[in-house]
Amino acid sequence: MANKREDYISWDEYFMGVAILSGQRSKDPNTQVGCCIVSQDNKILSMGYNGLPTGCSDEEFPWNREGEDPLETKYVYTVHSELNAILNYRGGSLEGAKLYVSLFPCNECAKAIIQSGIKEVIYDCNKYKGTPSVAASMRMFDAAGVKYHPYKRTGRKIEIEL
Ligand SMILES: O=c1ccn([C@H]2C[C@H](O)[C@@H](COP(=O)(O)O)O2)c(=O)[nH]1
Ligand SMILES: [Zn+2]
Repeated sequence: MANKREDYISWDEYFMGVAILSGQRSKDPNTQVGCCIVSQDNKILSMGYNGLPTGCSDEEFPWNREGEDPLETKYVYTVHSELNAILNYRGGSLEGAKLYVSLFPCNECAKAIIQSGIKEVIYDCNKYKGTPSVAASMRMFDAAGVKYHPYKRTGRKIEIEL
């Protein structure tokens, strides 16, 4: 009888891997963010990445970070990965779910995460740590009882030929 394969990926590697892969759909030239929402019994419920709302062309809307006119920057148009994942969910409730995301959630996403009933956030990068947005997210998560912790990278490399 053959032995069980032992080098399979862990749940955390699987869900953060799906989040990072989802982020590869993003057209943002600077920061690609991906998100994967998972039930308490480890079923994937939804995914998302940062992008423009439906009907807003990736070719016609700006991807600039800066500009004299805020209307010429991406910030006023982009839907964040976490919000997209929450809005993409076609089931009932996200109460008690876990959210894997490649970037620590901003304050607006934190509000949506809390209001949707998600109870745990596992994040990879936190490159905006120390900004008012991230500080506000942490304050709201703490007050609302949403747990958050960094994903522990394992160093495993997965090559996928597409
Ligand atoms: O909670 C978050 C925060 C940010 N994003 C997206 C929004 C933008 O498309 C990029 C950030 O761009 P920068 O050039 O790094 O400012 O990330 C998100 O999806 N979720
Ligand atoms: Zn956000």
